[in-house]
Amino acid sequence: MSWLAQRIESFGHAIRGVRTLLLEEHHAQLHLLATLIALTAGGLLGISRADWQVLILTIAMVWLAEGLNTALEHLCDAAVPEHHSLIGKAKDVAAGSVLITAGFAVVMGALIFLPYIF
Ligand SMILES: Nc1ncnc2c1ncn2[C@@H]1O[C@H](COP(=O)(O)OP(=O)(O)OP(=O)(O)O)[C@@H](O)[C@H]1O
Repeated sequence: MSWLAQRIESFGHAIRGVRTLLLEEHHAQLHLLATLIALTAGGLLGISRADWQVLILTIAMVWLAEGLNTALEHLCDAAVPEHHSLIGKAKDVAAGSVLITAGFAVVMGALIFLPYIF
């Protein structure tokens, strides 16, 4: 297989990962809704270029956390299907990082949007 064909195939795997995330993970669907709301609000309120940069970076951080959390959940389930306290801890910490990232994203959204509204 040529170098280009390999890159295209790898890209296809990544797209399949995004599809899996969006179709199978309910939290990812909530993130998608929040992403669409934030992008629409940014457009309607005409936020500055700097605010767009921060907003997009913040959204990307949440997707990064959710994607890694989902990947880790699958890895845990495949590696140790039975109940194990360390698997529980690993999943809890990964889910906690999504919660923290999403929480800061809400704060960031408030800091960006509220000055345009009030
Ligand atoms: N194999 C396991 N051993 C110990 N505890 C586990 C195990 N699997 C899950 N848990 C506990 O159950 C919680 C929920 O795990 P689960 O894999 O169902 O994820 P979830 O929070 O339901 O996420 P999602 O909604 O994305 O599936 C974990 O955070 C962990 O505390």
